[in-house]
Amino acid sequence: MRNPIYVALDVPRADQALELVRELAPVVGGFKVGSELFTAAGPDLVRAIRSMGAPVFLDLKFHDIPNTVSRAVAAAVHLDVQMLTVHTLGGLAMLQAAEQAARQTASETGRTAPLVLGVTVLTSLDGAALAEVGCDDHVGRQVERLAMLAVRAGLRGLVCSPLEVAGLRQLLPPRMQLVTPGIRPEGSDPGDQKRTLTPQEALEAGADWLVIGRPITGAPRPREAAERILSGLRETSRA
Ligand SMILES: O=c1ccn([C@@H]2O[C@H](COP(=O)(O)O)[C@@H](O)[C@H]2O)c(=O)[nH]1
Repeated sequence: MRNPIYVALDVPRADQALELVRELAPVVGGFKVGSELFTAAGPDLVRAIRSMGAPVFLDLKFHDIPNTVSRAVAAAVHLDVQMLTVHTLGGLAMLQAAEQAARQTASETGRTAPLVLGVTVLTSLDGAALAEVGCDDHVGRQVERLAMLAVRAGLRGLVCSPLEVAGLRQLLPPRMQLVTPGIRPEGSDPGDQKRTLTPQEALEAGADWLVIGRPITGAPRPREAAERILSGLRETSRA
């Protein structure tokens, strides 16, 4: 079984992040660098993780005019990241510009183009929160609508909650990779996440990659927590 776990390195300092990478690299599939860590430690931290041989998911959720987003994506390709995020709410032209910048910059630099993931509806939102910002309060419908926009734009992946994965699999072309945060092992604290499933449930529903932060990084022994999750996944995949 391919290791589907990306650990969210939501820590404030580079030394803490690199310590987690050293400890967890043998038991997870890659590492996600988000706004907190990137703002604190910047591109050097991404380069340091890549130099340790680990895949990086740069989760900065670009949402801006097409020109700005395409330039940000090109900069991310130069960092040699394997996945990055853009908000689908940025619109069709922005999504197309992001995908094109990823492919073009990768071909100019001789790299593999990173997977540009369209973030649909954040896993911290429920129907009521969507209505507050003027969107369809039916989460599944809103996710599907944004997912189809991402397909039209030529994207090859999406971020959604594990609850939407099974429905999206019926709808989307097989090329679309589904990346799911909102993963909570049985009994763990949901925190600010509203739409969650366990790691096993998410994989069974058809998720390709699981983003897991606090259930691993907030555990007293992060490596043991990651190993427990992975062995649960292996048992399910053998069953
Ligand atoms: O819809 C989304 C998009 C991104 N995230 C990010 O994933 C991790 C989840 O961390 P946990 O500690 O496991 O909750 C975090 O970095 C978010 O920024 C998300 O949760 N939902």
